[in-house]
Amino acid sequence: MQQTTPLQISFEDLSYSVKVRARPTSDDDQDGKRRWSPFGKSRYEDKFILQSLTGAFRPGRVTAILGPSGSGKTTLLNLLAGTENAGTTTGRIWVNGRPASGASLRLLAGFVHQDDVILSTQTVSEAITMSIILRPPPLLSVPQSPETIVNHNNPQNGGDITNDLVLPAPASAYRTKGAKTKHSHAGHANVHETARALSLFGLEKCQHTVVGDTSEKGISGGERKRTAIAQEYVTQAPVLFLDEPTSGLDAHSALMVTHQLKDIASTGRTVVAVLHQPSSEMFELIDDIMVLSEGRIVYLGERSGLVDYVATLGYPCAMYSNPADHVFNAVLFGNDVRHMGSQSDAVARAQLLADAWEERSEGAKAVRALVACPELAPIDSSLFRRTSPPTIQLRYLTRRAFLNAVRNRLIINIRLAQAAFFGLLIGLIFLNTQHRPVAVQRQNFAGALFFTAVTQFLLSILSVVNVFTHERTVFVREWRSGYYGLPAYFASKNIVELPIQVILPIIYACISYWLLGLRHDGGRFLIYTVTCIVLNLCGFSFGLLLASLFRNMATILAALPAMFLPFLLFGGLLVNTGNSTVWLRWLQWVSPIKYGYTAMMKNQFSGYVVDGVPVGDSYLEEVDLGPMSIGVNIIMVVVIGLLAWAAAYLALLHLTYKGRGDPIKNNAKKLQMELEGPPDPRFLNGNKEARGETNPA
Ligand SMILES: Nc1ncnc2c1ncn2[C@@H]1O[C@H](COP(=O)(O)OP(=O)(O)OP(=O)(O)O)[C@@H](O)[C@H]1O
Repeated sequence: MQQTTPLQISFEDLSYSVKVRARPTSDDDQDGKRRWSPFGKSRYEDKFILQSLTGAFRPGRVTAILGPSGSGKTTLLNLLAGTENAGTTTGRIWVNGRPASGASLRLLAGFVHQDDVILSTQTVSEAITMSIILRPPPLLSVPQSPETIVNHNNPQNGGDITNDLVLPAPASAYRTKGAKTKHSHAGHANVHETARALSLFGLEKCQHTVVGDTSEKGISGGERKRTAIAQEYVTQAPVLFLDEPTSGLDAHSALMVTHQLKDIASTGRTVVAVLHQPSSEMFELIDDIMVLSEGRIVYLGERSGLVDYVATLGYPCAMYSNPADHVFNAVLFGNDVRHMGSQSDAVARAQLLADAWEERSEGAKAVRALVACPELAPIDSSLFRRTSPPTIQLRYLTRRAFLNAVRNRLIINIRLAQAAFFGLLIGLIFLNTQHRPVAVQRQNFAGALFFTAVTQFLLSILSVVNVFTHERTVFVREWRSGYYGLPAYFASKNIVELPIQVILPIIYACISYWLLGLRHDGGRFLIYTVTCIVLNLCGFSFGLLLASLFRNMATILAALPAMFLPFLLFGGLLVNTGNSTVWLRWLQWVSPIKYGYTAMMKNQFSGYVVDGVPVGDSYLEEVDLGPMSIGVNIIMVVVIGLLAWAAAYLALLHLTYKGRGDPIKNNAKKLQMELEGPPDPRFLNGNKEARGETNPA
């Protein structure tokens, strides 16, 4: 890993609060419950999760954040990494003396979340390669001339493999004449980098195993965690935040991960990790420690100073005992591990310890001096997070979506079988309807065509929501981690899904049309097939919209009937729409089922003659399906589908922009310029004073 510019993250009086429902007061009923009133408003109060934190995380060091459950460790990390935005933040944050925020820090930092979200059908090796391709590390990302794209034998780097990384071809290289060679070299570099990360994180054994999820077992929890760390490691971000990177790992793996964090920090990077119960060996590898309790700092400083500090509070650490355990048991819980004490005891204890730290300790003074006199090295653009060009994102994501679909082959097979099954079912139920009496023909054709319109629309919705709901969380996490932009993701989903949405209705139409005995006419068969296709595509758009709007399948299934049943009721068969309740009649104009059904009915019945008697046109008048032609009805299905498709895109856009911490919303360019600018003048003076450069006069 390359050495990097040292970045010091400092914060002063950093507080974070959320609004929570107020606890009952004396105004409430005696039993503590508030009397319900239609005019009463819920009362909210501020809950402070972090209170007046002042501290700094130094470059080239591993800082561990320790503290009891609920002390605010994850919140602090999320706040600094720009992923916490539900509440109100006050205080100041700086990076190398430049004013910063969580949003701007996100441009510099990699973040390993507590819950690793990786696409379940990806293999470990693919997940790491994806990170290298889509978030190229500095050396890999600078656009180069084609000649310099590959330079394995560059004498300038002395053959050092770490300096010999191959640049992935910039977007233009994929299009130029020699694209194949450059692509293969770029691919070679990625393979090389992936192999290095796999070896470093002990993942070679499982590199070709899929990540898996709760429904399909893949790699183990520890391997998953190490894969998530490796994904961030390969980006070579100058700052790395990790939320419980060792939880769920065995002692050996946890120690291995801590060693790797130490190695990363040794390249000048700032590594901050929330750790739960570090072993003595892990503890020895940590450089700095922050202990939090009830959202306040109880200790922040060098690891070696922790034991001495708690001894000054009256808690000497016995020989051979683990200092981390000692701090938890003796200091934070007052030595009586069997008795947790009440919540107010814990709060009072935390207040005492935090006050002792802030008001009387030398350590807090040293921290304040560090905050006042920070590292001021310039922040240049090479340190910011990069993404690959949209063309490469699209190319990669399309390939991944295709592989994902292939690996979920069972789902595709079921969908294909379903199309054939329903085609066969409807065909056999209404077999050879054209030979039946006219009244039976009318009823059977109308029923079969209505069923066709409904199934084509509904099955498509269900298949999309099923697939996409699983991927939604992955998309949000990957988008936030800077892997790709929404346009590339949305386009790749459509490129892979659309052919399936065309093939399925063709299978259905080919089977059902001839079995049903609809009019023997190639043109009419084509119209029937096209109507099935557009209904499928329209269903696909509605499925995307539902999956983008709602977080999980349960919510979607609760919302689906509210949207679908009015479409069904006003689909043209169940209600004579021309004579329905006037103020509800508009529903027919937004029902894709109605347009699809009407197109198919007109296709079958206009000019339909049985035994020389024209029966079709009079029937169409009777059922009152409106004056629009077949073509206009098909276009209307397309228009509704396109509107739903655009709404799905906007819903995803809203999902990604949600929250104030998003760098894009806060204008990444502006944030970047602030960080690249000069340090806060107060630090310049502070540093001069510290160096004795000021004139006392
Ligand atoms: N949005 C929120 N609304 C209400 N309370 C919250 C919210 N976010 C966090 N909290 C509360 O803030 C406290 C700190 O949460 P946080 O997740 O930071 O703790 P933690 O130290 O990381 O705990 P653990 O070690 O168990 O993961 C908890 O009591 C939690 O319930």
